[in-house]
Amino acid sequence: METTKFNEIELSSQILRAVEEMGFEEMSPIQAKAIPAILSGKDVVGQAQTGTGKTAAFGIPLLQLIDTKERAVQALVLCPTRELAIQVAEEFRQLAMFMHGIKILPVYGGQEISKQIRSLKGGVQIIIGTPGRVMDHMRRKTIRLDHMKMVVLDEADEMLNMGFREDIETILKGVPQERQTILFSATMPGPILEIARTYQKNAEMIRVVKKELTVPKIEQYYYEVSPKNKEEVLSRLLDMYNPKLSLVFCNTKRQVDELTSSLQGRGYFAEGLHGDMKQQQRDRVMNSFRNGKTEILVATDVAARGIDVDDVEAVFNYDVPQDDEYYVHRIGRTGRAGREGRAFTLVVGKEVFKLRDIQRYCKTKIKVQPIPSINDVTAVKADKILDKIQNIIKEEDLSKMINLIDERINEEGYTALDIAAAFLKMSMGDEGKESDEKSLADFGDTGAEAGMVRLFVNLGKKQNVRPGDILGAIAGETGMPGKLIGSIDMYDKYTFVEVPREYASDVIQVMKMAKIKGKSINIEPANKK
Ligand SMILES: Nc1ncnc2c1ncn2[C@@H]1O[C@H](COP(=O)(O)OP(=O)(O)OP(=O)(O)O)[C@@H](O)[C@H]1O
Ligand SMILES: [Mg+2]
Repeated sequence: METTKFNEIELSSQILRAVEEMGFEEMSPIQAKAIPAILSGKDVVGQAQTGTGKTAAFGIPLLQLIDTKERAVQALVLCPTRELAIQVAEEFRQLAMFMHGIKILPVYGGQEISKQIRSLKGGVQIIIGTPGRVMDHMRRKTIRLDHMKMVVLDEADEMLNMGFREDIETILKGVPQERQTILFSATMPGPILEIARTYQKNAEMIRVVKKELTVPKIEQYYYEVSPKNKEEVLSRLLDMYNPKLSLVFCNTKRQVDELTSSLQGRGYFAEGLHGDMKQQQRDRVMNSFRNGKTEILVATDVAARGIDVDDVEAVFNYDVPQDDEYYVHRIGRTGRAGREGRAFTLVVGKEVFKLRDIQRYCKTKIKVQPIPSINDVTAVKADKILDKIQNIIKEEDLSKMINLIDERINEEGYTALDIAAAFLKMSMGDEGKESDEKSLADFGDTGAEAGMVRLFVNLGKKQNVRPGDILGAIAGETGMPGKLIGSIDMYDKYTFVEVPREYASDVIQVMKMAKIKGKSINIEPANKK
């Protein structure tokens, strides 16, 4: 394949040094084509697959064209979300790390405006912002556009769709006519190009599009699920593939909140991200995801476009996206810059037709897969641990350990195989859990309320126990707020309690060790009865 080095194009030594520092060896195809075109002063429409370096494709020529001696705003990059504006500004700052006298400022809603105004007064040449906040500054005259030479719409199709169009129009009207207008996105639906024509002059169309819109290195699968099983299926896939970082997309903010708390309840490091959250909280979550503390980001489409986080190894469509384009952008959060990735979509009933449309639009095959059983998940987990153990056996001196185990075997009369199996179970964190999990998994139909699990409380012969005693014990032992515990029914012989699904395993585990009125009790899934 033909490749171009950055030094084959007339770029300043500062930019060449920065690019090298950032570890870019050669240009991506969109960069090789778009950088010279933008440098020559042309309007450009750039389309290339997700994660192929479009940011630098417009960032490098923009930086090169800035007059650093001039303090006025010369370039404006518009992004659809705050997180993306922050990220693009960060990439610009890296590309400009060796340039002197250049100021780049992200400007977005939810951030203190007075602080932004102070920074703007310091003389900024490149503004990277969301349309709403940029317009706000235009009205306040804290951003002046009369020296503007270049405007970029990153995620152009999203920026020009109905929701943003008016804002964009207002902004572009304020910018001098002789400007350069540049549009980039991984998707460019036809109608958008029509609109683009009104804003651009003789634009050069640069399309590095392969036969499919999605990245070939992303393996794409879907699972046919029933609504009540979605959460369980997601958990199994997470356990089975164990991605370093995952992004889970939901269609509504409410679903994001609900799923985040159930995943947290199941012990995952998950956080939610959506537009109703305070900016400070959004920033905290994004940072925590970027530095790997949060392993699973559950988000609305606010995180679908442009977001670039290393190590996102899997993307889950918990809900099938409503627009074809969104499928492309969502799954494009993995498999970036030549890496591999996996995309999983959960499909309920007729949504399978929607998925067929998506496949036709993307020209990709999304393969159906059977839902992994608990046994599959266990087998995969065990395999991983056994591989590690194999290494230890090969590479380390185990004689002391062997002696210790030998002593036990002689004393207790069990075999080395028994010990190995127990160790395996322990390292999988599955002690005693397996059977409960299994029954919880195919639960749901025993009359419990949505999201709740019905448990059987085995009281033996303790006739003097009252409902309040049981509730108190459960709340006390698990730390679960009492109000989360659902109905408690005491019949002649049987007693049942309903608890939120995510607490069920905990309740069962913890109550094995707890006592009520001095005697131990036992709680188990009700469908065993
Ligand atoms: N020439 C290059 N060589 C190696 N890595 C690069 C190169 N150019 C960009 N990258 C890196 O590739 C990653 C993806 O780049 P970028 O975010 O610009 O993709 P994009 O095409 O804008 O994707 P999206 O459509 O999702 O917005 C970034 O981490 C970026 O630093
Ligand atoms: Mg991008």
